[in-house]
Amino acid sequence: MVMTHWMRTMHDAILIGIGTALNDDPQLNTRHLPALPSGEQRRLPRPVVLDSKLRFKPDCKLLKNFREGTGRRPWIITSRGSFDPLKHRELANAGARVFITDSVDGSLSVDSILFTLRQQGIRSVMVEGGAQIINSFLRAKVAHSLVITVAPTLVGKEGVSYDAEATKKFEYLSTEKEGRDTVVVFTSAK
Ligand SMILES: NC(=O)C1=CN([C@@H]2O[C@H](COP(=O)(O)OP(=O)(O)OC[C@H]3O[C@@H](n4cnc5c(N)ncnc54)[C@H](O)[C@@H]3O)[C@@H](O)[C@H]2O)C=CC1
Ligand SMILES: Nc1nc(O)c(N)c(N[C@@H]2O[C@H](COP(=O)(O)O)[C@@H](O)[C@H]2O)n1
Repeated sequence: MVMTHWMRTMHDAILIGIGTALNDDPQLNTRHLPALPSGEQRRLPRPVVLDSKLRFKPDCKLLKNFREGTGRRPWIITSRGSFDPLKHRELANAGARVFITDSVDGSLSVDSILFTLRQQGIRSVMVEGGAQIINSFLRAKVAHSLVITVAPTLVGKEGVSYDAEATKKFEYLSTEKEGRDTVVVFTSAK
């Protein structure tokens, strides 16, 4: 988890799906890292949640941290097709900034998401999960590297499965042990 927090400091935005936001209520900050001297701040990434139907909770930790001044304003990306003005107002009042993009077959278009983020000055994105979001980004072939942490936990069908075709462009780079976990890195060959 500490390595994940280091990786967060290296990106402009950390992106998750609404499944992860609702199940885990994550904070997407760098709180596990050692404090810097004399109150200096680490680079805090922008939290971004893909939420086609605006199911994000106004009382979640991301919004609480923002209201209390300890986190950046979360951005929610939602679908033009199922946009609900009431839910939008509720989330905006709670502190979220909502962006509307196109959908393809019921999922937000990865190209539209990246275009929206780039327009806002975001140059690097860490896609943290969950399984559906990771699969969408792999299928869209937009990732430059793939970092897989293998923890000694048996999760069965809950693990991330993926299309072999979607990962063809990756080449193996390295394997490192981090405590009980093993971190395997692949980079884009093209
Ligand atoms: N161990 C780890 O490192 C991590 C584990 N997780 C786990 O993953 C689980 C959640 O995973 P999932 O259920 O797969 O949900 P998810 O977090 O991947 O979100 C999927 C939802 O996002 C929305 N969505 C909008 N645009 C989409 C697009 N282009 N592609 C796919 N979905 C899109 C849809 O409503 C979809 O149901 C959580 O229980 C969490 O614990 C999540 C992050 C990291
Ligand atoms: N244990 C663990 N190790 C990793 O390397 C991970 N990427 C995760 N994943 C997710 O981290 C989220 C929690 O984030 P916060 O610490 O609250 O910011 C949560 O979504 C985990 O599933 N976990």
